[in-house]
Amino acid sequence: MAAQLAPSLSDKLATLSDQPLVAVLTAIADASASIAHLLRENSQATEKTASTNAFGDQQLQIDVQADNIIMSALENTKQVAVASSEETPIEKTLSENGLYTVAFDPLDGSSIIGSNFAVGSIFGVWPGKHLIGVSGRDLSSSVAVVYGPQATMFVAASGFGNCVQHFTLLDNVWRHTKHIEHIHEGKLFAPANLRCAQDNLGYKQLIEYYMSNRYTLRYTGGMVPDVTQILVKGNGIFVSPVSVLAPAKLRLAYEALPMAHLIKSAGGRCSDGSSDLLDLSVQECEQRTAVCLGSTEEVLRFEKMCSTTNGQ
Ligand SMILES: O=P(O)(O)OC[C@H]1O[C@](O)(COP(=O)(O)O)[C@@H](O)[C@@H]1O
Repeated sequence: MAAQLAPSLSDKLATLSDQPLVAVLTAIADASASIAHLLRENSQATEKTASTNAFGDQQLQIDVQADNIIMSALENTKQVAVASSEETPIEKTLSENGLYTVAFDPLDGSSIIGSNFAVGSIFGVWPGKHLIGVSGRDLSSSVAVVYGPQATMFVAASGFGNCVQHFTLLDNVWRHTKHIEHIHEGKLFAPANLRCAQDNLGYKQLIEYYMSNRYTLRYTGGMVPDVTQILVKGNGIFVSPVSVLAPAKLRLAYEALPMAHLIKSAGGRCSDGSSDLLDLSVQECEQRTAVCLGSTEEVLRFEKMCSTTNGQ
């Protein structure tokens, strides 16, 4: 059956009974399609702006534009009580009567977009009107969008069961392309925060283990393509440990929890080095964490060899 005839996202969402969640996921998909076009059409997308976000990162035009596109799409649903993002790291009230809270990274990969590498957007959807206090276990849905040679989207939602639905943007319609429910053992590895191998001996030994056992290095520096490749290939490990000299980079609410929920929904495992990442609860919007996502054996190997967690 030609890809064009494949079911669309709205066909798949029509199988969900939770209409407010369907409205939120539809808004996320529409906003992401707009961002995909913006990246292709807007030559200034990667230009730096004069402003920095609360994390001290210099904001690119596309960071701010993507944040605005998503915030207004979520607001228009009237189903989102609170939204929070890497560019707006506060609990921003959108609709008093909204039923959901959405945390997102509008454009992940601002350090590699200038090199025209694939980048992405990350979304976590929680029931309720608060981000502070929720854990990964409370997630109703998580979405990752890759802006690469093609625009692709990965969706895990409580109504879809234990799997991840994969879509490709074709003729401005998100078409269903894959149903992912297994992550097998394999030798693909993506080592983030590598500078921490200098003072984290466990990480140094883990990298040496991968090399001496002929693992395949596949790393871009963008969390979204580096993690979603594990879903597409059906195997692999993404690691981002921490150390005194190289503290955690990845944000718990905007990056780690939604990506962990996707990997777990597809049968994988997730950890912060000692415990299941999904058990972590958000204490503050800007909280960061060590991250390990992938196949079960590889996550257990990371925990055994590299168990330094947040705060060491
Ligand atoms: O350069 P490092 O230390 O390997 O870290 C790369 C990580 O930092 C990030 O670029 C942080 O994301 P932002 O681009 O949103 O700041 C992740 O996408 C990536 O996994």
